[in-house]
Amino acid sequence: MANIVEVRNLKLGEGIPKICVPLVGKTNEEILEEAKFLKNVKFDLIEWRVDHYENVEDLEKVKEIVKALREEVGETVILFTFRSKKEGGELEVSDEYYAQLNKTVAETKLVDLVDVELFTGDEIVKDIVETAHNNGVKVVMSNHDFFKTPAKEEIISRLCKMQDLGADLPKIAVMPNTSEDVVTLLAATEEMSTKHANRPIITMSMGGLGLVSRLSGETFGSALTFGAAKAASAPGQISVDKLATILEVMHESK
Ligand SMILES: O=C1C[C@@](O)(C(=O)O)C[C@@H](O)[C@@H]1O
Repeated sequence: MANIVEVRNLKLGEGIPKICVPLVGKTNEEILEEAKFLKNVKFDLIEWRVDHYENVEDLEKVKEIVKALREEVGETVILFTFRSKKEGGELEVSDEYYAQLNKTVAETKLVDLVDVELFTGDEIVKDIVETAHNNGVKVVMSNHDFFKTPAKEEIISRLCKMQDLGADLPKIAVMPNTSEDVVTLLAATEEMSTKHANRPIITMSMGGLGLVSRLSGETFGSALTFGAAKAASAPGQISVDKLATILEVMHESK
């Protein structure tokens, strides 16, 4: 397995894949209520999907709610994600604002990880990565295909490019149309994690057909998996309770 990445108390790339719960509230109240709800849920880290937030285009309001969220969740690891519409998110903003948003939030040092979409363009990606790293924030670099599963070589090449651009955790989510597509994603994960990666990677095949990929990270080499608490943020996510139980069963059987 690739090297381990440590974020606060979490060691990604070792043992049971870590469980990430997305927060998809629209208002300050909804976001903080979702965060409170997590007090009784077993998981490892939170993803705040800021593209769902009604004030996402107001940097001051984003900074205020990040602060409130950090106060609410204490030491829990926070991943900050603006998912663009073209990659399955709620809205599109200019590349300039996308960079400004991610850099401003990284500079607060209130989040532990930021998600940077690979296809934003190399220069912008490098700029965000540099600011994040200068502020002690790690980068999940991502790519999503909500319609199909690219060939194994293409999946590996995108993950390698993320690694070259400085991603701490390269991530890809693809949609299967056949069970063979699921096998393609799993084979790409296995090859990337054993032959090319020198850091943990995150992969998933979405939808019901791809569910096995969200459960078998320890077998094939994916370090993190997303599970739903109050609401899912992508097709195929199951409840975090069921996910935790299945991951434990997989771990014990190894
Ligand atoms: O990139 C991902 C993965 C994801 O799309 C999934 O399929 O679980 C869910 C998103 O919230 C997250 O940003």
